[in-house]
Amino acid sequence: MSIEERERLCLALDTLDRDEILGTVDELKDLVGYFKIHAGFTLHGPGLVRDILARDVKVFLDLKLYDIPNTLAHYGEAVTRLGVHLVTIDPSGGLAMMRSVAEAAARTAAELGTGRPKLLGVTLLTSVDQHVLNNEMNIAGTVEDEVRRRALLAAEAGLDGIVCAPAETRAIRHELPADFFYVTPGTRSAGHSNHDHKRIGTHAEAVAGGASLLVVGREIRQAADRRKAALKVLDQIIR
Ligand SMILES: O=c1ccn([C@@H]2O[C@H](COP(=O)(O)O)[C@@H](O)[C@H]2O)c(=O)[nH]1
Repeated sequence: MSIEERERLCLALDTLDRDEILGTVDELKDLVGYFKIHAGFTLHGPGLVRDILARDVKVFLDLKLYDIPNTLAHYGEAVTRLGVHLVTIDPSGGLAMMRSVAEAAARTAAELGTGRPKLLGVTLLTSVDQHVLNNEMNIAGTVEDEVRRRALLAAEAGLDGIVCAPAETRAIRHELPADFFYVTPGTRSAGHSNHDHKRIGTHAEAVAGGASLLVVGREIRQAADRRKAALKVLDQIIR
């Protein structure tokens, strides 16, 4: 498996078990380029991130940052110092908030002489559908319009890409920067459970729509044979 092929797939490590997290990275690092953590980071801290990075893979820190600009500037510096590769931000916090993380990350990277993480706006969670958007979040309009609006805001703020559902990339990419990075969770092999996602697609559909990176969790992590499950997903990505 080439690096380019591996780096189309991110495994979501949605478990709090530190040994399981590191064991899974060891088991799959020749097949999977990115590993995503969130709750595991909250429990085990930056030491866990460093232990994953030491395995020569990329780390996606899925923090979905949302706070006032001054606070997010500290996060921009912290995630850059930590050396992770992808970080998520909630665009509903507005332009100043997103710009503040982007500027702090760039400033820190320049000071350190390193790269900085790619910063990704989470447009609308893949568990949100039309009903939730209109009746629980009290946002009028269609899911597609809201995803587009947040994606444009993320680009205007200087973020590097977005997280969106598999079907949405194709519809909005012509309005976004040519080098924008598209991350799609909620992708599944045909016939696999949707779990708690409302806006899903197959791995192949996500790739055909222009996804840069597919985030897959339970389909691989909960499989009896994880390597076989990862290869099945990769086969659909690089076909
Ligand atoms: O809109 C979003 C944003 C992030 N996610 C994350 O992706 C994985 C999906 O895991 P599966 O087990 O393949 O369902 C998970 O870590 C989410 O936090 C998302 O699903 N939707």
